[in-house]
Amino acid sequence: MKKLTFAYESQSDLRILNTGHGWKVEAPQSGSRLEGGPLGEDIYQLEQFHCHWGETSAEGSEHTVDGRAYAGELHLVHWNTTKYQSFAEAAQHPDGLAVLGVFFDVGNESNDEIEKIVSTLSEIKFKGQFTDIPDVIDPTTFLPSGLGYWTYLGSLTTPPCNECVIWIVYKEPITVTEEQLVQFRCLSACSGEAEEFIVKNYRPPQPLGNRALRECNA
Ligand SMILES: COc1ccc(C[C@@]2(O)NC(=S)NC2=O)c(OC)c1
Ligand SMILES: [Zn+2]
Repeated sequence: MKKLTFAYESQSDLRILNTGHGWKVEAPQSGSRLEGGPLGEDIYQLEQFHCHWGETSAEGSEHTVDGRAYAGELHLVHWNTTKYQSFAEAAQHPDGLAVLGVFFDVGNESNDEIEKIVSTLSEIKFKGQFTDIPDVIDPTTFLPSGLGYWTYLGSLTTPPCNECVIWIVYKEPITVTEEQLVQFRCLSACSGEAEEFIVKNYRPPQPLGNRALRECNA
């Protein structure tokens, strides 16, 4: 495969919302480009990023590596702007979306970029609430230093589970603290006063079946 290349803008005042299933940052970036690697000749543009986690740090990722789960997984969602006119249209095609998956390992060092997300969560405790992230966010800073990855053709991980995702899962995790994950788990799935914490929002991996899994050791 050709080398995977990416270019992102740094943006402030990005909107973060509580979807009821977790937090999501809306980051449509017409100036961003993800291309190469398994993406053929097409250019993909960043649309949003969100995260999955578990009740304890022994689980939480949506992919496992030789059966091992990580404490969480960040999804940087891109859509094919070469072939399609909108994100919604792209999500109807096998080469419509490209999602970068980044595993979370728990360590003692707080992740400064994730902390910019955590610092807003008290303002979006309930489903439907949203706020703007005052800090400047550069999506590049969410990526691990080692850029080796696995890639395969897969799907969205929640219904409607469209088979429209070219998955690119980085082999090297990034580090977050247990406290940062504890803050994720304090989000409520409800819009009212009732508190039903979103303690886990990862979906179990499905059999690979006859899909080809490729890797790149950047
Ligand atoms: C176009 O409709 C959808 C529907 C759901 C999701 C969310 C998700 O299912 N997909 C991934 S990736 N992780 C998830 O939790 C989505 O994200 C791009 C797009
Ligand atoms: Zn996801």
